[in-house]
This record gives sequence, structure tokens and C-alpha cells, in this order.
Amino acid sequence: MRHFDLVIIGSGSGNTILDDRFAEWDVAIVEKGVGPNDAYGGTCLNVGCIPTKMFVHTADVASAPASGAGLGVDLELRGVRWHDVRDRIFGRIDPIAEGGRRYRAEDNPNVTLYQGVARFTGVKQLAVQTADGPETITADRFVVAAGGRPAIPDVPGFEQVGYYTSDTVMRLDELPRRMVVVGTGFIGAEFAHVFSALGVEVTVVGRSGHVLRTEDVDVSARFTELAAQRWDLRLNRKVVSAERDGELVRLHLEGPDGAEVVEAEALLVATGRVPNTDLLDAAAGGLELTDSGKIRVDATQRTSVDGVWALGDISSDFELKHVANHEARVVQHNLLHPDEPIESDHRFVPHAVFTAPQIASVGLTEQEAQRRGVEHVTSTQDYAGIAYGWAMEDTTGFAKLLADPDTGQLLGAHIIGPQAPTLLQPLVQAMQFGLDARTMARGQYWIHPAMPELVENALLNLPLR
Ligand SMILES: Cc1cc2nc3c(=O)[nH]c(=O)nc-3n(C[C@H](O)[C@H](O)[C@H](O)COP(=O)(O)OP(=O)(O)OC[C@H]3O[C@@H](n4cnc5c(N)ncnc54)[C@H](O)[C@@H]3O)c2cc1C
Ligand SMILES: NC(=O)c1ccc[n+]([C@@H]2O[C@H](COP(=O)([O-])OP(=O)(O)OC[C@H]3O[C@@H](n4cnc5c(N)ncnc54)[C@H](O)[C@@H]3O)[C@@H](O)[C@H]2O)c1
Repeated sequence: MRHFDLVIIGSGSGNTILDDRFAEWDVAIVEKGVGPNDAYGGTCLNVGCIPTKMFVHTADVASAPASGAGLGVDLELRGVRWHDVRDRIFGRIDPIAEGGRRYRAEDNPNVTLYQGVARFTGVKQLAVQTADGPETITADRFVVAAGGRPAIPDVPGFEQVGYYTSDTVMRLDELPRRMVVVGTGFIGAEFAHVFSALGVEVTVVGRSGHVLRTEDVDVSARFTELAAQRWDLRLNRKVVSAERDGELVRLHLEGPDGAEVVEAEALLVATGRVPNTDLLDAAAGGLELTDSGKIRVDATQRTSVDGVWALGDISSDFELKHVANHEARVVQHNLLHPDEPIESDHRFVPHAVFTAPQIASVGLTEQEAQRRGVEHVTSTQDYAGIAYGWAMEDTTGFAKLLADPDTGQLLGAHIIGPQAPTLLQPLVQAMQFGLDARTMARGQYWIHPAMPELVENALLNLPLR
């Protein structure tokens, strides 16, 4: 049994904690590997944010001909070389992941890398299943940054037919002719865009009446309307069972008009993620869990066990990389300065969905503001009403703001349309630093005729008292 100063479980955001200040610490990192190649470096790098956005950008380029005609420019998509796309993307990602693993395994004298599944066998005691057999390690301090994995609903036949998840679908051998995507959240919306833009006929199946239903009500409604024009959208459907017929996967659905069947060559399951607390046996480590099965932490990221911190998807309600990274910085500080702990700041956490059109959001949605009884005014500004929107001939995008009617402090901001995440960022800044809408709109120049005029006009449209 070996004892360390610090054990970090998970090499996603957990991997970012160690810097020169830990050079004198005896540290272990435990990582089981993610994706088909058991890669080092966590979800975002290998099977999440980074490769998906590399595919999204490629999909956006492949979509250009569709928008060209309206501008009087006739373009033609002559083909998509799937193998070249896939191999270009993973030809960049895989060496970075392997380089990260090698760096920790070979170039960090104070770090021991254990490659295998970790499981708590007691408080601050871990059994690691390595290729050389089980090893038990203990430490004064632990950081649990073990993330989550795709959730697979209990549908009869799913296991037998074979399905893809976000972990596997980006490495398909060939593009299928058709794909059924189950799930209308972030992952469903992003991959439906990617694969349809690359030429796959996409059917999207959802339980509720909306795609991206947790977005602001107007954004979700607009996106659902646009999605229905692009994909075979089956909403208000329950997936009853699945069966395989040769090359085909057949899903039996139950919907408003009764039973129906959809079939495709590939099935992508995108129905949320589950935290890896079960793999870790967090309870054996004495770690309290929340109702959603995540590790309970306080504002300083401390768990219920003294000396054990948790961060990222395994403990956070936000399953977002920028949140995991922020929390990793908080844990890093609190490890180094235990007498002056700092707290995570989750007040204004933005997110973006890189689908088409893009969506970005921060703060309260209108339905949340109403539910919580927060007094507010709203404004919207269409892309179609600003000069750059004319240039793009955009007819569907808009920005929507919620603000306090008296102070003009922004309560929420939601954008659907081209470059939504980039346009949202100054609004995140305003909320974070307490800049009110009037000062933000009139206290600076706005480059004319650039896209941020969308934000300027949305601010000016707010009916403040
Ligand atoms: C398809 C997809 C797209 C995404 N796109 C975005 C995006 O555009 N923007 C964004 O902000 N977020 C995005 N996310 C979310 C983002 O990837 C996660 O929020 C983030 O990676 C979480 O980081 P983490 O360090 O908490 O966990 P992870 O990066 O998942 O790291 C956890 C690590 O722990 C290891 N591990 C787990 N259990 C054990 C165990 N028992 N023993 C040993 N090792 C273990 C895992 O193998 C893994 O490497 C996306 C996620 C997915 C799936
Ligand atoms: N751009 C980004 O930041 C980005 C991109 C991808 C993923 N992510 C993160 O990863 C997380 C997981 O993404 P996700 O899309 O899998 O989850 P999600 O929670 O966004 O969406 C899951 C969807 O699956 C549906 N669903 C759940 N169970 C179902 C069932 N039995 N049958 C049919 N539908 C069912 C839900 O109603 C929902 O629409 C997200 O919450 C997000 O935080 C972020």
C-alpha cells in the first residue's frame, strides 16, 4: 500500500491542477481512459467539446452552399470525404492526449500515473485495477474529478441492436445513409447538425414537444421550428423498443398518433449523462451524494470528507468544461492555501449549443424568471433588423434580454443565430461585473456595421423605468 500527499482521480480538468507549485508533493493521478482508445485527458479533449466543435466547423462549411443561393451565389457541395474529416480531427486530438499521458507518466518525477479504474475501499483509501493487477493507495488529500458517461435508457432491444454514443459516433467507419438520434438536448442537437450537414438523413426523436427545451421558451420554440424544416423530427414520442433487421435498426415509437416505426443504418443515443460515482463507489469512500447521484460539495469544492475535494461533472449541476476548469482552479488554490479557502462562483455561467443556428445563453430564462417571481422586463432584437443581418439575409435569429426594470441590471441573455456564443460574451462580462444595460449600450462605441450591433439594439430596446 503506497501513501501519497495527493491523489487526483480523473485526468480531465483534474489534470490541470498540478503545476510547479506542487513540485515537492508526492502525487498520484488515476485515470481509466475514455472513448474507444481508453485515452488520457478526459471527456472534453477526447470525446467531448473539442472534437465535436471540429466536426461542427466542418459541418458549417459543408452547409455553406445551402445559404449561398439566397445571396445569389450558387455553390455546390461535391462531396464529403468522411475518412479525411475523421482522420484529420483525431490525427490532431490523439497525439495531444497521448502526449499528455506521456508527460505525466514519464516527465513528472513527483507524479505516479496509475492507469485503471479506481474504487474507494474506505475513507481516503483507493483500490486501482491496473494491467499489472490491483493496487491500493492512500493519501492525505484526494481530488475527485471523475466526470460522467453517457446515460443509456432502459429500452428493450437497445443493447442487442447496437448503438452509438458521443463516445463512439465520431469514429464511425463510414457515414451511414440514415441516422436516428434519440434525445433533443445539447448532444442530440449538435450531432444532428453535424451528420445532416455531412449528408446523412437524420431523424430526431424526443420525449417532449420541444428541442432544447431548457433554453429560453422563445429560443427553444424558434429552434424547434427550424429543426423541423431540416430533420425528420418526432417529438412527444416514447421509444418503446428497438430491433435489428440486417443492416437496419428499427425503433418502435409511441406518439400522439399512436404507434410508429423509424428505421436507419445507425442509432445515436444522446439522452444525458450519469456521474461516475458508482464506478468509484463514492459511498465506500464516505462521500455524501446529492439526489441526482453527484458528489455533494460546498462552495469551496470540499466534500463531506475532510481533505477530499470534488470538481466538474462528478459534482457540478453544470456539465460544462469552463465550469470544471473554474472549479479546478478553486481546488488548486484551496490545496495550496488551506487556511485561506476561496469559493467557486456559479452566478453567471454561460453555455452555447453549437448546432445550426448557434445558441448561447447566460442567466435567467423568461420561464425561470416567472417561476421564481423575479420582476423583469424583456427585449428582443432580430438579426434581420441590423445591418450585418441584412448582409447575411438572416431571417430567423434574435437576441433576447431580461433586465431589472429599475436598475437595468441584466438578468438573462439568450441569442439564437450566427456567432451567438461570441456575441453573448460581452453580456456575460456585463452581468459578472455589474454593468447596467444603459451604461453598456451608450457608454461605449459599437463598431458599425458589425454583428455586435445586435446586442447594442437589444440593450436599447429594454423598456426600463
Ligand atoms: C459530446 C460532448 C460535447 C461537449 N461539448 C461541450 C462544449 O462544447 N462546451 C462545454 O463547456 N462542455 C462540453 N461538454 C461537457 C464537457 O466535456 C464536460 O463538462 C467536461 O469535460 C467535464 O470535465 P471533468 O474533468 O469533470 O470530467 P472528465 O473530463 O469526464 O474527466 C473525468 C475522467 O475521470 C476518469 N474516470 C472516471 N471514473 C474513473 C475511475 N473510477 N477510475 C479512474 N478514472 C476514472 C475518466 O476516464 C475521465 O478521463 C461536452 C460533453 C460531451 C459528452
Ligand atoms: N455545447 C456544449 O456546451 C455541450 C455539448 C454537448 C454536451 N454538453 C454537456 O453534456 C451534457 C449531456 O448532453 P446531452 O445532450 O446528452 O444531455 P441533455 O440533458 O442536454 O439532453 C438529454 C435529452 O435526452 C432526453 N431523454 C432523457 N431520457 C430519455 C429517454 N429515456 N428517451 C428519450 N429521450 C430521453 C431528455 O429529455 C433531453 O432532451 C449536457 O447537459 C451538457 O452540459 C455540452
